[in-house]
Amino acid sequence: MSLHLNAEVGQIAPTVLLPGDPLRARHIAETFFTDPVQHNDVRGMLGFTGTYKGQPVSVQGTGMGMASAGIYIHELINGYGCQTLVRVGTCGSYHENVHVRDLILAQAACTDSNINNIRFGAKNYAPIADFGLLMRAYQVAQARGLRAHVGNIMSSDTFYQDDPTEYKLWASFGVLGVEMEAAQLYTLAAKFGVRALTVLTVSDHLITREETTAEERQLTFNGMIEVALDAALGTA
Ligand SMILES: O=P(O)(O)O[C@H]1O[C@H](CO)[C@@H](O)[C@H]1O
Ligand SMILES: O=c1cc[nH]c(=O)[nH]1
Repeated sequence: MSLHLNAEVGQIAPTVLLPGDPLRARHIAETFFTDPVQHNDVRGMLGFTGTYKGQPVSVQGTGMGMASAGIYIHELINGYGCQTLVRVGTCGSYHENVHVRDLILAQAACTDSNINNIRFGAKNYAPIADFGLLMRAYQVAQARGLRAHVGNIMSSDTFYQDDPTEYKLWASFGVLGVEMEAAQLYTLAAKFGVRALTVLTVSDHLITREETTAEERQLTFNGMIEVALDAALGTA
């Protein structure tokens, strides 16, 4: 047990998928896991453990934003010994050629968050993905014929920006899209010596304004989940 997770030690698998949405966690468990058991219900932040292609695996909702996700990531690593953490999330696209429903494999994550400023002061840390996980995820996506972009993303503390054109600066430096957790996942994974990757599905587009529904975000981004599971567990 830890402060925000009421699973017993040993009940959570070494490999964990991390969606922001706890209902996406339930969808993943019900759709992809064999014999899923709910391991957490504290604050409604659902978590489940089962097997996928015979391998033990868990999924744990993290909530939205780095302050929330950091709590679950910290407790999964330090309270339960989790070693491989793969975020499966949604994002907004910054580029014309990164379309709604495409995948982004986040090689690195910029951030506007103050959390790493608290850690590093005036110096900037570059949060990056585990290379082995990233390479495998790209290979799995290619084999499945999915459109997957590999590159830099923005992890923001805010969903609604005061300046709606701010994304253009980041886009001009090659940043592909925006979400709200990866920079913290990568930083904590590095701090505690575990592996991490973020796999995203583009749910909306900052240029075209195209967007998906809440139901679609929760229930239908299954390509991303299969890429994450096969990359994390080596089951492709
Ligand atoms: O779909 P999830 O995983 O929640 O990810 C994205 O969606 C939320 C905002 O709607 C933020 O958590 C952002 O990172
Ligand atoms: O954080 C997010 C997630 C999806 N779409 C966005 O624009 N931002």
